[in-house]
Amino acid sequence: MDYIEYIRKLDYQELERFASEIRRYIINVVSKNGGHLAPNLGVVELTLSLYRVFNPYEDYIIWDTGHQTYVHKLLTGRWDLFPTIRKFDGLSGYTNIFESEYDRFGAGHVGTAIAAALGIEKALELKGKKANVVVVIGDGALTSGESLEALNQIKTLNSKLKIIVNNNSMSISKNVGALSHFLEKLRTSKFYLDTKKTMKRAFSKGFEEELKKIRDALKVTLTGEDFFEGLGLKHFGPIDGHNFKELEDEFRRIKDYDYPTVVTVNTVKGKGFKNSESNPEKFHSASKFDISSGTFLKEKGIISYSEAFGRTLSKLAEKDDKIIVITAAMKSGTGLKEFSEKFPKRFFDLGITEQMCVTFAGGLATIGMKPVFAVYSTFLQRAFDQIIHDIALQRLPIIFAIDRAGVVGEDGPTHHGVFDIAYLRMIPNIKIYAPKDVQDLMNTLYTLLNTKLGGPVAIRYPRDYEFGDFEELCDKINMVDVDKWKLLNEGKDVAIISTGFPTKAALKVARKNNFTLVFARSIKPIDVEMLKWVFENHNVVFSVEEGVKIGGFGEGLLSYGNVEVIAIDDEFVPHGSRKELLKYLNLDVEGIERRMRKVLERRNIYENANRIR
Ligand SMILES: Cc1ncc(C[n+]2csc(CCOP(=O)(O)OP(=O)(O)O)c2C)c(N)n1
Ligand SMILES: CC(=O)[C@@H](O)[C@H](O)COP(=O)(O)O
Ligand SMILES: [Mg+2]
Repeated sequence: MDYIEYIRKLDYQELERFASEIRRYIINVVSKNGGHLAPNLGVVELTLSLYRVFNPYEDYIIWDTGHQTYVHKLLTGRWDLFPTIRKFDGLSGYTNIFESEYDRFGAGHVGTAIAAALGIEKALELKGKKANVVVVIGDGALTSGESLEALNQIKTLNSKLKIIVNNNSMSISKNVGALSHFLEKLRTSKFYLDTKKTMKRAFSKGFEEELKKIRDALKVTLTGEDFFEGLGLKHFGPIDGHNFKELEDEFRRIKDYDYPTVVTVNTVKGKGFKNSESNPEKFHSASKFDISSGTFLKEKGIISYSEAFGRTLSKLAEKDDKIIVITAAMKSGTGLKEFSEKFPKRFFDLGITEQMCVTFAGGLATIGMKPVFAVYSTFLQRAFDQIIHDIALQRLPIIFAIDRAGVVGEDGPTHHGVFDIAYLRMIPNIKIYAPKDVQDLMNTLYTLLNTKLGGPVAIRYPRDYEFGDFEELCDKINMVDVDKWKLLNEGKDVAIISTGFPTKAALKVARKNNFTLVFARSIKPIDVEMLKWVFENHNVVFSVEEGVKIGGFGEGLLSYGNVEVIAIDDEFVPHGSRKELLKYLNLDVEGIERRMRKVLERRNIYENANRIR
């Protein structure tokens, strides 16, 4: 069924009914698969209206981040496949150019849409092809560095881009920064909205352009300088993002404008499901939940690495007022809610500005503070130059708390944290640690915050959890010799050197097969003394890590001796559950064993090959 044709035939009442059906479908699927519930429920009317006016098959609609494209997917040929979303081999949770040609530009990271759209528009122009180019971007994404860089070029590029700003006053948490204040003022100026309605009633249709002039003048008066107009774009709105008529009228109005245009659309994040409306932060990226109660279906008695990290930091900060914590709009994901509430003056959510966060931390460090930047591995990629130029070169003592290291699961290739070992290891002056479990993460953090650091350090840990109780783990916190590797199992002939969280799986393999297992918390520096012992006492040495092979930990050991590297091969890892992906990558217990066996067979070490049969 062609849903684009279908929605164009509906009247507003029928559209309302269809919107409800879509919401029910999304809630139902996300409750089973997990996913970005609140962002998608907020854009149902926006997407339907946009696709009644613009044509996703002919025009170029670019969605920023892509986490809010479930309705887009449903309308562009993926209705029946929708229950597979975020599942292994199923639909992606983001736009993906390999999934559909109508996902015009793939995403997952914030802030790429305007730049990509400008490129697309220019290419279409150079080819003499006529099509509308439209960006849909959230108020959070709009504040990211790349969006602002692109906005700054719109006028100079003679663009006619149409930008729809989905203004819900939320990033994942509350949106922050001056631009968000401008948008918030627009959004909440009740007087403005009321006046707009009154004026609309007062003027007849023929006065529409006059009405708009007054409305825009009023908007500037009420909100101060108009940010968008200052950049050379025409700014319309705010309009009600859940009112079909208002949305459609405005989209039709701007469609043929010959200049770059922004329409701000007020939406309610999580609209239509009371739990997500009242708590859009929790339902931004929801795990499986029970629809009737709105509660998440999580195992009891577990503690995630992120929670352990955040709560440990809160404890340590009670006694150390130099600890400062920074996040790039990922407060809840990185477990920092408690810290932000307890120490508001020492907590900085700087929005989606990973580059700035790194350099800001650098500034803090030069004045003697102990900055901790808690960031997802995949998002820290954005600040590669800042890590080198601002931090490592100047040996600034910053702790990079790298959450979501390794495979993250259902978010897939845009979000896996598999590159950090490779992109950090090459940088001089930096130390990199990968704890093996939650307790070890707490110990490492405790140690590093009580040690005089000679430069930046990174601690990488996964999107995972263990059974355990925080207070009990806290009682056992102790200083560890972070740079020393540890012998966890002494075996014969074959040794495994494992770094980070795969150590648990590697230890099982080692115990079962009487192999030596050395735990390398420190990826850099290498414990050369222990490495020497391993080489001297074993015939075959394996390394295990959850990161890419090229440039990774194991590859770093090769300059010291012969090592069989078990890591992620040269490919982007797809999406699926963490368990499925570790199996797919041969990084679970069975997979590690299988890979070892292959190598041992190849190297004719029959005895060992038999042993792991
Ligand atoms: C570079 C980068 N940093 C952080 C994130 C995590 N992230 C995903 S969506 C989001 C908030 C986006 O807010 P907004 O654009 O307003 O969209 P909404 O969910 O409110 O519709 C954040 C911080 C990301 N995807 N990319
Ligand atoms: C779109 C995006 O980047 C985030 O919403 C991300 O999906 C959150 O991931 P977690 O669920 O691991 O916090
Ligand atoms: Mg938002």
